[in-house]
Amino acid sequence: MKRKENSVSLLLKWAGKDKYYLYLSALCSFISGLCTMVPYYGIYQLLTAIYNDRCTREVLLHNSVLIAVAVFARFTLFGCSGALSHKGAYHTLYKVRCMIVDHMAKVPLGVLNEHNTGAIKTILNEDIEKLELFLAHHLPEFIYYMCGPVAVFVYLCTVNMPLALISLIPLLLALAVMGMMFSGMGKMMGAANRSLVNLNAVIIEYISGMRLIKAYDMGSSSFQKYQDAIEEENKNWNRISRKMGPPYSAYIVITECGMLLMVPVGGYFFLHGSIPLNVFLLFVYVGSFYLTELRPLQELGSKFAQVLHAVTKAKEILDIPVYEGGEDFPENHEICLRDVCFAYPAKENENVLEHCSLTIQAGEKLALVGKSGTGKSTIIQLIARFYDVQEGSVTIGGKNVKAFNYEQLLEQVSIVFQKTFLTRDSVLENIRMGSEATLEEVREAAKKAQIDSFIMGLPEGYATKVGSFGTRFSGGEKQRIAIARAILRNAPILILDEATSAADPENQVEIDRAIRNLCEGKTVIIVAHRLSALKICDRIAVVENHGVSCVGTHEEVLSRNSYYRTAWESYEQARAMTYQLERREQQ
Ligand SMILES: Nc1ncnc2c1ncn2[C@@H]1O[C@H](COP(=O)(O)OP(=O)(O)OP(=O)(O)O)[C@@H](O)[C@H]1O
Repeated sequence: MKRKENSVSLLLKWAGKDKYYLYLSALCSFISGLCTMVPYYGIYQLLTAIYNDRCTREVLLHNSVLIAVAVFARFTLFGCSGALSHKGAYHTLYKVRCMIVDHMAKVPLGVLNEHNTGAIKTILNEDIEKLELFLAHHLPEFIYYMCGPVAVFVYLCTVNMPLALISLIPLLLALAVMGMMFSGMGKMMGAANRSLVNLNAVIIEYISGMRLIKAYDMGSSSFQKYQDAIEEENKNWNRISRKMGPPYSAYIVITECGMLLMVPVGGYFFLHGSIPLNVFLLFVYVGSFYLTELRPLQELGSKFAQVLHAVTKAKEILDIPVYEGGEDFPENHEICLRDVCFAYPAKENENVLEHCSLTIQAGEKLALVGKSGTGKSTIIQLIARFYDVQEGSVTIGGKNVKAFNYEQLLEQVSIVFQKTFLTRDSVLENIRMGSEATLEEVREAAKKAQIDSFIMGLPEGYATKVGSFGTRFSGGEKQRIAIARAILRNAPILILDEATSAADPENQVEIDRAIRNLCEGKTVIIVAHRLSALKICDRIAVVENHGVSCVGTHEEVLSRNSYYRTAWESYEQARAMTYQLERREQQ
């Protein structure tokens, strides 16, 4: 119950000032619900007048007007309540979505990586949409459907207390049935929601991996995965329907059965002279049916469970702690990993790095080399504070990265990832990435990144929309756009997770030239997947056995580290072979 209260108050807190629309809507619903009672009151007054032989034209007119006004007020107020609740709900929805997206921008990337994309999409889309249903529909309807019967019951109590209490018996039975219906629902709802999240994840994987699926002719097997997810989701909702079906029908039948109680019991009271005819008729017609108004509450109850789940999920994201720490970024950019131990949250017991130490001098260009999976990308993620180390420290300019203002840290450390992501925007905006840079400044950066002439050759130059055209950019072109972004950003520390995919030689020459321009005057860490990238580096660090095993100049590492020696020899042999082939082709 506490959780339910907390979720509702949390939702109202998120609504901010818009909660006043919701309050107003609730007030309109409340008054509209009260109006439900007025026609019954009018009918009773008429019955009493008829019974006492005092039914004049004035009495008839008076009660008819009263009923007409009440019915009109009831529907008008219910309409107003709906309009206000929708306004409040859509504003709140907008705020919650912005809050989540804003929060996601501030939380460490690594923590977000631990959530699957499908789960985040479900929260932002389906779950938050449920909040709209709750605020715009369920909340006012709940008040409305509760108020009417409660008001009628109070009125019936003023007419005849014992009969009014007896009229509640079907409700008690219906509540018992409803209790049965909801027992164990939490678990079932949890499973149903998990299957929905899984279905979303499979759909995202299916769509984003479409090219791969076609290339490997995996259509049927990946469709099987999709079908399994749909079947699982279907099975869960069927299970819920099977559990809820019988008690739901029983609930409806019981609330409709008031007459079976009111006619004999009221008749008994009437025959024994305990109540007059008008009271008997009132209870037969009103006492028998007013509880049916509570029927929609059952449906609201089951939807409410989904809303609580949605609030919990939205809160889960909003509760991811953002990095705090207000210290300014230092002038000195020496980077130091000291005795670092680190394991990813998903594999807490498997240390990727163990007592790893490494120093990168300010202005130095250092390459990280090593076998695949040894932890090179992990090291750069720790420097950019995508994750926090479990032991030891990462410092820049002698200060722990945890002390810095996180946004400043991200501003000062530029990262060029292996895979370039282009947004559905113009090429200009894709290089600007939200900065105020002018077209000239963007072009200057693009020239250094060796991509300006290519962009100028596009149908609309820098204004060309990436969107569908984006898929036509080659890997090398995309990479040079990413380099132009980083050049424009001009951060003093540069991390380059070099692309593994080999570009064609011409493209590679341009990329190398672009990288050289990008690295000028900066502290650079390159995750070197190709040893040719070492040309621009001052020192090399070999990552193996959960740490950095050897650091030094190319010659030093070559003489001291066997992995590097073997890798270099293979690289030299491959180069010699390429050279020979090229010469043969020329001859
Ligand atoms: N988010 C993650 N959760 C759990 N384990 C991870 C995560 N990211 C990487 N790992 C694991 O950590 C280890 C180091 O990965 P990392 O990406 O740092 O290696 P790498 O040296 O950069 O590899 P490559 O050269 O292939 O890019 C690997 O065993 C990898 O499977």
